[in-house]
Amino acid sequence: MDFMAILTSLVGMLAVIWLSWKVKKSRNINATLPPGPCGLPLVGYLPFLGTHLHRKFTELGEVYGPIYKLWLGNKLCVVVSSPSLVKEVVRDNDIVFANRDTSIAARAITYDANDIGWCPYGAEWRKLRKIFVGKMMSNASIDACYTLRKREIKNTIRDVYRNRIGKTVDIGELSTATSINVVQNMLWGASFELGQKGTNLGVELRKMLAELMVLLGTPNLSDIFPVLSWLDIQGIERKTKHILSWFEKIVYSAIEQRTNMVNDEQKDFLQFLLDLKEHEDRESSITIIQLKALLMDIIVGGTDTSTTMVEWTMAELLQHQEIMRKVQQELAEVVGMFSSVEEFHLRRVMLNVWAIHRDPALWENPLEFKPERFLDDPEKFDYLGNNFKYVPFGSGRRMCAGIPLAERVLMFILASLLHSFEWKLPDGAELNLTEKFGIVIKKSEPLIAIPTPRLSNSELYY
Ligand code: HEM
Repeated sequence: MDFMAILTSLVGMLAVIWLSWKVKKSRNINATLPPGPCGLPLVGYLPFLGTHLHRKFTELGEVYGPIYKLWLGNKLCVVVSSPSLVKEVVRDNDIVFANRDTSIAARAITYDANDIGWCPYGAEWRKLRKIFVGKMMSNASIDACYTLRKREIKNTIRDVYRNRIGKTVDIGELSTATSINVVQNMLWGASFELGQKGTNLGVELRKMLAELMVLLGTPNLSDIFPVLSWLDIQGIERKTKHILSWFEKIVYSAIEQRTNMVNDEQKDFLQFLLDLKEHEDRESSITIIQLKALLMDIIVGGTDTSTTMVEWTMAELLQHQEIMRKVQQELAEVVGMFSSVEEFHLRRVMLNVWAIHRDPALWENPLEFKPERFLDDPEKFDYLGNNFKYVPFGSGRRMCAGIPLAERVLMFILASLLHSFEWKLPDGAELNLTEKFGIVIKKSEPLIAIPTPRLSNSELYY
């Protein structure tokens, strides 16, 4: 027993010494680095991060300035939080910074970075992005599926009208369900029987996506200490792969049904990608892995982002009834009723957009919900990555590839909810506008509100 205890302690000590040596070696960088907090040996600043990374990074920016470094284990992170530095990163040195630090979870869900979001910058990424932005996200292609979006949003409005008037509604859930249906329709059409018989694919997909977003946003020890990655201590890799295998079944089922179709006149994204798979020209042909990874990008990139924005906007509008009324009034009128360092640091650079968007030196009363600030100065409302004070979709080579779809789905859901119903909080309920950290910064509590019809003609709800 004693011998076993001594042996275990010895092995443990040797492991710690070896790990410390590895970390020390990897931190030997002959480059001028910006200032930053010291942290502890081995783990660096990791124990002090807390759960709200975006807030911690902003606090550190106030102490160390708009560019600082910190060590997370043996990973060097450089955080920048001023528009001019964002411009240096994403515009002036865009090629140097055009790679993302791909986490283990991101690798697992994207077939080892075979998608657009995590694919290393180079010919394959260029090809995928060209297909996606140039073809799938073209105005013509997005316009062509307008009826699908319209039908799904109509379904949501009808469901609220029929079943939820005067009752509580979880706004995040409502918009997620709507956007998942819209995306599914665009991907493979509504006519497909996917998933197990008797199960609601939308509900399952929503559950899987919610889990995936948590996994993608959770700091993973395996990423910070790659030598320990084989242990998968938090089980993040295992759980992500489980979600991927569920998703695989759905995609295979969709591809199978599509291949068996006599009439392949379908003009949805799946058919478009299947055609590219068969394409003889290498310049525009894609592999089955890339096809699946692209579908994953659309599902992951295209749902939680837009619906989180719907939920936050609705929460602010409920808090500021006068602005809610202005929006609804407008709807009534129009509708009718983001120093040189070494190259290997660079892709770790983090743009603290959260801090920039809240910097009082850049924005008047930044925390005040004042949407009209964007009306006075159209330059301020440029969200296409040209104004480095305001980069909600990022900027430069790797900026969001789905803006055209995001613009439409987000606006369509929000405007339909606001135009069709009056919204109020349940009696005695207090609005909680606090956030929780993740790959997308969501509300810490779901937004629950009660609708009452607003339109005079009940037929408009059907
Ligand atoms: C309100 C909605 C959305 C927001 C706020 C948003 C935001 C972002 C941001 C901040 C990035 C990283 C940009 C950078 O690193 O500079 C990004 C990348 C990306 N987004 Fe979005 N996004 C939204 C909707 C969508 C939609 C609807 C899709 C797809 C249908 C999509 C697909 C992508 C893809 C594929 C990338 C990776 C681009 C690349 O690495 O080349 N996003 N998005």
